[in-house]
Amino acid sequence: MSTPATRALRVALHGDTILTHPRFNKGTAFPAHERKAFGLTGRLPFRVNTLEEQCRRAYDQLSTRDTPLRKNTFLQSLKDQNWTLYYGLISRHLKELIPIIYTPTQADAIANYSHLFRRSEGMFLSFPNQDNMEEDFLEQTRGRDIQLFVCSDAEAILGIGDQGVGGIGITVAKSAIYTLLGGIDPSKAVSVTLDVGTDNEDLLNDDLYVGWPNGRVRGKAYDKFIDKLRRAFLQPLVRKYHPHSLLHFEDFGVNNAKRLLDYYRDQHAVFNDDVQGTGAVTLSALMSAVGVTKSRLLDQRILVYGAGTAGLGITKQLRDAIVQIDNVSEAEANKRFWLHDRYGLVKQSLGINKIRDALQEFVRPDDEWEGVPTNEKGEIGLFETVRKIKPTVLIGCSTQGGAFTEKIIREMARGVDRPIIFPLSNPSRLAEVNPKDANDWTDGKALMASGSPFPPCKHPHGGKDYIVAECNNALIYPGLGYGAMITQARSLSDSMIIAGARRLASLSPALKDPDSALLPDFADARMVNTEIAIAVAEQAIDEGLADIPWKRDEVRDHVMGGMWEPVYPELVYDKDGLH
Ligand SMILES: NC(=O)c1ccc[n+]([C@@H]2O[C@H](COP(=O)([O-])OP(=O)(O)OC[C@H]3O[C@@H](n4cnc5c(N)ncnc54)[C@H](O)[C@@H]3O)[C@@H](O)[C@H]2O)c1
Ligand SMILES: O=C(O)C[C@H](O)C(=O)O
Ligand SMILES: [Mg+2]
Repeated sequence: MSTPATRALRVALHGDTILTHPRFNKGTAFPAHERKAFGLTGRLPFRVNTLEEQCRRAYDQLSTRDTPLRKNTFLQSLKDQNWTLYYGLISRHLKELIPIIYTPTQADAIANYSHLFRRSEGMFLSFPNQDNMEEDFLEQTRGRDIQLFVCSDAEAILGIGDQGVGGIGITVAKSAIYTLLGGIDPSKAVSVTLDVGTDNEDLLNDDLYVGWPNGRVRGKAYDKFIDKLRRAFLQPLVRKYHPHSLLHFEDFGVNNAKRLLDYYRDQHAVFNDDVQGTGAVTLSALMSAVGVTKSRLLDQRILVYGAGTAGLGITKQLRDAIVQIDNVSEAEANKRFWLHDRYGLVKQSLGINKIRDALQEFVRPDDEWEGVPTNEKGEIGLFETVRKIKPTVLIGCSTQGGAFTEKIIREMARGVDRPIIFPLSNPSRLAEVNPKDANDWTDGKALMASGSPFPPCKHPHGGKDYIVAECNNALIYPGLGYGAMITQARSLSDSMIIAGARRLASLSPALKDPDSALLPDFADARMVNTEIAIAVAEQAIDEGLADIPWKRDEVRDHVMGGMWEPVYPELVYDKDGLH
């Protein structure tokens, strides 16, 4: 791989066709000789701008948009016009603009997809067109070197549920983050949405809805569709033409996320962000927090509220790390976890009908709960569990905004000196507790990390503000994915993920100063993901999963040298070139 800055691109487009092609368009930054070669001299105003000047102008235009959603729409249009300018602008204002193109604002853009629609981006594999799936796939990928597929069926978008075809919005946002933070060349990434209908009544009743207006396909018909996808897409096409690509699954429903991951894991480099990315970033934040409390992972009593895709992914990742780092058996490590779902504590007497198979190893025995008050259905509420087990760690991934009430947080703070509290549900309004409140209710003692960005908290007794770490999988997945891609890894193993999480934890500001944030700032996210990619690539080589001719001590050079950057490449007209 080489960066655009170092290699001229040969392009077969001319006139308007190059000006409307977001990959090659430079707008007013086309230099005079390229204007001449591509027939643009009379199509552009005289003055040639630098990318820096274009970014300044675009930032001024953006600033006139008065709501986050309007800014999001503006940036989407900019991306449709000129990738280099889009990524160049966001890179220059990373911390300010990531929340606009990603969580929380992208949730609103997704929910309003059909109304904001201007121009399509990505690949739509729709249930009614399934017989044409192979051709639809080839149309967009033929002859291309694809390194990344980001794929969603939109059943569980962020915490806002089934969003039908609007789910394309999460795959393009995740892809853009791969480019910004992981250096993936955007021309080598494809966002895919599987439109299998929706059960979202608002969408179904909306005559402007642009997806397939049908109830969500489930059961055998869904499995058949996925099977077709597998036969048409993964086996002959992806493996044949893009054998080293990474297949990233995002925001599938709880019943499909883990199943798909397990199914594909041995066949290709696959990654489920909600399970593995979330597990990894939460592990890093927790490693950092136990560094502050000077304890071990094994010493924690961990309460996970919301035992869905993310909740179980986090639990297993933390459990596996305890086994690996503190050297105990899985059964021993499992005892450190208490899971809650909509039916309260996950305990034996709920019966197997309520508890998903995947949760079985974390079911708590009934005799532990004798004498603890229950509701009329025999369920144990969050407050009762907190009072009984005195958790050191409380993690929220329930989509229930405000579920960590004052009473619950104060009870937790009574049982432990430095409560570790991670409200991870997105977007911001679904956070289980506003970190500012948790800070006040714990007298500034809580160690916190949240799924979406929140402002720093004032210390109740003066002193330094507490920076709430953003514990979002975007802080780690671009590096995990890029580390796998650059080494052409045959799979993305658990040890590669743990290596990435450990590297992330080692970069935490709290390591040096216990009053600082538990994770690095998003302003540094590109550097952080580069380091993560290096750790992952080294681990892939150590494990024998890499398929590259170079050695471990060359990893850093390859990782850094292979990263795409938003810089205009030199363009040369060639009738047989790219188009
Ligand atoms: N910070 C991150 O990086 C990150 C990553 C992934 C997911 N998330 C967030 O986590 C949330 C969950 O995502 P998911 O993909 O796991 O969704 P999911 O639907 O698979 O899981 C949500 C779980 O919460 C449970 N739940 C619902 N109401 C509850 C209640 N009152 N009490 C306890 N549990 C309840 C549901 O039954 C379900 O099991 C979302 O808001 C998502 O944005 C954050
Ligand atoms: O998309 C995010 O912001 C993180 C995560 O994947 C989620 O589903 O919330
Ligand atoms: Mg997600």
